[in-house]
Order: sequence, then C-alpha cells, then structure tokens
Amino acid sequence: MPTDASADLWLRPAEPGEAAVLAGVHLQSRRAAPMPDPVHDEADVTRWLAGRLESDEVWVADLADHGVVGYARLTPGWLDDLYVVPVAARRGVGTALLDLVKAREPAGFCLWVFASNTPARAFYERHGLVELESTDGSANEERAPDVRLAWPGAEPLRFLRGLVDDVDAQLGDLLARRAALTRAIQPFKTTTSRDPGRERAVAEALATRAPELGVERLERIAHAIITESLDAAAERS
Ligand SMILES: O=C(O)C(=O)C[C@]1(C(=O)O)C=C[C@@H](O)C=C1
Repeated sequence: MPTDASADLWLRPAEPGEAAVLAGVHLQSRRAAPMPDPVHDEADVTRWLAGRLESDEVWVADLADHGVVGYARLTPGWLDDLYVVPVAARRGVGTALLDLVKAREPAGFCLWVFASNTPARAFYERHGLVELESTDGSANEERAPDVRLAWPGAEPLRFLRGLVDDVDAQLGDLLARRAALTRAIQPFKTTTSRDPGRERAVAEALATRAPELGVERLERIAHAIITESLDAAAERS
C-alpha cells in the first residue's frame, strides 16, 4: 500500500523468500545505531528470519529509488523488530512502519529497546510510546541494559491495566512462595524477634532488581510482606 509520507514509499507484507534481504536490513540498521554489536552473523540472522517469516507478521518498506529499506515484525501484543537502513533515514520510513503497526495492534503493544539507543527512544517518545521498566540486560543475548516501551493504544487505561494484571499474577505466585519460606524458616529460629539486619539485606538485594524504588521504599515493602507472612504463618500453627 502507498503511504501518506511519500508517494515513493510502499509498505507490503514480506514474502517467504525475503529472509536474506531483511537480514541485510536488520544488520545494516543495527550497525548504524548506538546498539551493542550483534551476536549473530548474517547467515544466522537469515536462518532465524526465515523461520520468523513463517510464523510472524512481517511488513516491508520499499522505497522507489532503493528497494527494501526497512521492515517491522510483529507477534501478538509485541513489536519485535523495527529496522530502517541508514540510507533511508529521515524519509518517514520508520514513522510509516510504526503507524502501520499501531493500526495492526490498535489495543496496544510493547517493545524492547536497548538503553543506549537514545535516537530510537526519542523516536518512540515522539510517537506516543511510554517507557516502562529498565533491565540490567542479564536476560538478553547481548547482556546490554534495555527498556520496555508500550504504545497504550486506543484505550490506554484498559491496556496498561492488562499489563498490571499480568504482573500481579506473577507477583501473587512470588508472594505465595515467599510467605511459605518465611513460615518454613520459623521453627529453626531460636527467637521470635525480627532480625532488622537480615531485613535490610533483603531490601538491598531487592534494590539491585528494582532500582527505581530505592532501598528505603523497598525496606518498607519488605517489612509489610514479612509482617503479613509471619502473621499468616502464626494463624496456621
Ligand atoms: O531469615 C529469617 O530469620 C526469617 O525469619 C525470614 C524473614 C523473611 O521473611 O525474610 C522473616 C523475619 C526476619 O525478621 C527476617 C527474615
């Protein structure tokens, strides 16, 4: 389909045989951006994208004078890839792809961006995405800090509450596990008094995972969790 941005720009679904071309776009745009070096070579990326083309929704941007210059890859609720080659920069290709993704995922979606990629973060901010949590990168292949972003869609409150519900489901499981451990420890203790040193250490450990909250807040949160866990344990016995 032609885009509003330019009569020369076309967006169309990717074809099954395009993995090699898209791998070139992927690696060229990665190398031009302030991102960690790719951990996979072109052959690996091509093989991986060939698989993704079978399962994911992939849209390609074609510029009349350059051919394929960008692509976007979506899975339900996520924008997994959005890459534009440097030669096509500032021609509205990224915006056109992002607008298409918004139209395809009107309820909202998330994506990950490397923390170091400040141009991409500014681009997404200009386009109404909001930054969610930051990580230290230990869960990604590059081991580089990253940030989750959300486009909250047509009904932001509904979309963001859906994300809260997902996290609360995990938090509930973690609270159940933690309360059970607090209970299991008690019979092995020689005193029923609380151990402020241990509780401070718990808060400090939590702060390495949730720096946005800081040790003092986490100490209060841990205190409430431990108080209620001890109370629940006492009620059971
Ligand atoms: O480690 C202990 O001594 C516990 O009793 C467990 C626990 C906790 O739940 O983390 C609970 C109470 C103490 O004040 C400190 C820690």
